[in-house]
Amino acid sequence: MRLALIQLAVTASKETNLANARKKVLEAASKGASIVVLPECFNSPYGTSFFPKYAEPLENGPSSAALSQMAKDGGVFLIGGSFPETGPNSKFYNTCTIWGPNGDRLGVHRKVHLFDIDIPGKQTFKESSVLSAGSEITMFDTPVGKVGVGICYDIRFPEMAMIAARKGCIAMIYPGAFNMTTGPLHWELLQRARAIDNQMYVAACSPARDTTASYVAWGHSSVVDPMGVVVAKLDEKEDIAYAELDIEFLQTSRENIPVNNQRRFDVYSNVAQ
Ligand SMILES: NC(=O)CC(=O)C(=O)O
Repeated sequence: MRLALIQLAVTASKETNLANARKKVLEAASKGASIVVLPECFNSPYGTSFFPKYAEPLENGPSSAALSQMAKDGGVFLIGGSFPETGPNSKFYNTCTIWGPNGDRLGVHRKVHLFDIDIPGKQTFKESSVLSAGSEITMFDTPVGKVGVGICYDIRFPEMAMIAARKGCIAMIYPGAFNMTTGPLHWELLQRARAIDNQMYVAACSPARDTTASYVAWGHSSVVDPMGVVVAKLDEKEDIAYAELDIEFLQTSRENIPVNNQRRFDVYSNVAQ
């Protein structure tokens, strides 16, 4: 199964972003991709001041309608990046919607771990000043197996990927937008770590870098295989990365190094303390 990551050049115009996303999703479909991924905040700039302005409901919003149509017209599974959602009780969420090849919505992931960090003089961000957190582990079925979905900062929490893997996921996919401080430090390392922890495919899909934006994304959308090898990687510009999800290779990796069956949950029972 061919995976495509669309490293989209995101602008301040939602309309332009939706049109560009559609063009790229159809391009990826025409090149044989069956699972296509858009980046975090694919239809708005990334920043707490932008979330309320761009937020829209899941039902009957322009982004859901556009994503459903793109998935259907391309005949692909579409992990629709994320967009700021006006959710229940008028709370705002950073939300990923997942669409099937017939345009049906297969899942919704609201970012569980909000991006609140402070690296003085380098990168400060407080999603929780505007957003509420989701509380679900999200996965959906494809012909080659279950696929788990997290958003960006979720990748830093190994428990989420581990639960998804133990529930049968063959891949974890993260629409994300690391920045010029944490990107070079951790973006690839975290993907490789989650891949090796769980012997699964891990992919992270960023917006293209825009040096004029208030939050400058690192780019470098990439795919890592179950042995921890980076099998596809972009630079910072708008582009599409492709990789094959090879389930036989995943199974062989798990048989060769069977950590999955060697875990000692009897020893780790106090992990939450
Ligand atoms: N933007 C994020 O949610 C996460 C991020 O940039 C980081 O963890 O670093």
